[in-house]
Amino acid sequence: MTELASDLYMLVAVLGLALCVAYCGQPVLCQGAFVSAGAFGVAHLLGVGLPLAAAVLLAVAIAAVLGGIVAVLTIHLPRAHVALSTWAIAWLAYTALQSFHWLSNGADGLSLPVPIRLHSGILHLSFTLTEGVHLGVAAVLCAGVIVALARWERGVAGLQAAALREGPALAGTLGVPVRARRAVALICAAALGGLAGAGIALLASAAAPADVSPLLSLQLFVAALIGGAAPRVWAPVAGWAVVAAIPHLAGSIAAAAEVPAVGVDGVLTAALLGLVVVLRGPVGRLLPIVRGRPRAASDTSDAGAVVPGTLVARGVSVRLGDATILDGVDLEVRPGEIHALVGANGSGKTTLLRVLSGTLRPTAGQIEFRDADITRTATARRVRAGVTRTFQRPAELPSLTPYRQVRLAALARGRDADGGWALELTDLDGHADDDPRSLTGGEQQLLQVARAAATGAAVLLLDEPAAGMSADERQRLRVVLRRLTERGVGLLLVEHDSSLVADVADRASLLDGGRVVAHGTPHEVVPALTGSGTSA
Ligand SMILES: Nc1ncnc2c1ncn2[C@@H]1O[C@H](COP(=O)(O)OP(=O)(O)OP(=O)(O)O)[C@@H](O)[C@H]1O
Repeated sequence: MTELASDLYMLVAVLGLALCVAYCGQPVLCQGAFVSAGAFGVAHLLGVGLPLAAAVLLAVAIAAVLGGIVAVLTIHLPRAHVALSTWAIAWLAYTALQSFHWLSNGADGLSLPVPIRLHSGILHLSFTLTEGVHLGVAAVLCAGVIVALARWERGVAGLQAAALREGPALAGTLGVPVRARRAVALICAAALGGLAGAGIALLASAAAPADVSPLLSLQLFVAALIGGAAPRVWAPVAGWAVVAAIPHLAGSIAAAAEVPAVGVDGVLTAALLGLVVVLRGPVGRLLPIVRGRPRAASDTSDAGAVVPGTLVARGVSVRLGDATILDGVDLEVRPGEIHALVGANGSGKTTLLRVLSGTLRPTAGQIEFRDADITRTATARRVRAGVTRTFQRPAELPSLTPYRQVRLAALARGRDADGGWALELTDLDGHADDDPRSLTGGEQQLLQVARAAATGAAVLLLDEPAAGMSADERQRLRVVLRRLTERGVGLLLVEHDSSLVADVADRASLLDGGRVVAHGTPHEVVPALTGSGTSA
């Protein structure tokens, strides 16, 4: 019974970690450190005479604060660096527990008072924490977290998590506050890790460093990673069922082979991690995508009405190392107009789009939108203000149907905004509930435009939207661009197809070596149309 209760407490830590690892795509490898914060926290707090409930709550709060600190240190890092730095934190925490006697009483660990009694004067309730009570509490905690996670997964937060997991760069351009969401996930994971640690320490009446070694962090990570390619709430439960069996298997193998069990435990965990990493991609592709529609929007009547705005770049320069990528670029995107940005490969078009959308800070110059300086405004806030971009290669969100993708983008306008109109605008309404991987390359480009439009942005920066499109799809794109401008949206169109530019653009700017060398109508500016070089 003790073992089952202990496994159920640890499942709470796994479910918490799944928020970061499986849902938000953050490879956090220090959940064992948060478990130890809960375990040693509750031992110390009971030791100084705090009542049980207060000791547990405070221990959980300590773990959550530690989670906040780890979040501040890691949320801005690329995934590989998050994995390495949190793994280092797991080792640091373990080393601290072993080195500082006052923290853990050395390798012996801390003993908790026995029996532990819960007493409530207000409820006139008093009972002893027996194994049976622990089993009940752990089961209720697991059930509560599973229900909460399932609700969260089905709701709009689950949509945002999918974007964080599958396209972090894309998430920002759809208005998802990437760092804030990652930080909240990490703090929740740490708090649940702390809760699990407190429960296990109370159950065992002890907290020892050996029980919270970095191997525990690795095992919790593997359990949370199982199913991470297409997370469902049952995946971490199944993951923990597999991982929890490892110590038993390791014990049997170690006894038969007469080798240390902890070594076999580590080897089996590493082997399972390798297997999960290799298989999660292919298995994830086999799993059906979720087609259910998140809570229906209450009001779809505005159909994404746009508040027009002009985007202006003034003297924008970008230097990366010794290279000057952009040099004093001036440009204006006006409401209801298509401004084509043309130029040879490497002339700086995508770099300018990155600066305008907020993913790259200019070295000099200013970006203004609706007369406000937005040069230092972060990407997600820029989207909510009314400026977003698409990517040269369609950035997929493979687990979200096209409807769920535009619904996600529409969250930039408010929780109840619905993006379904953007699928109609791009003639993709027939594919609303399809698997996005079944769309043609051209349809995926149109889906990018639909997503960007669904944010309600007044200025869309489109990076080669016709790339990979058939002649028919290019015709569809022309219609879509016209529909957007009729709504008052301003478009900056990066495009190599000069006939498309000639057909749809009102104005054009020619970039060469990072400088705007010509500006005017498409026929005045686009080399293929002028039949010569450039005209100013
Ligand atoms: N992070 C970077 N570090 C150094 N140089 C870079 C970086 N990103 C882009 N460049 C360089 O800046 C120049 C402009 O690149 P950019 O991608 O903006 O061009 P582009 O006009 O969009 O080209 P294409 O039409 O091929 O997409 C290129 O010479 C490129 O090699």
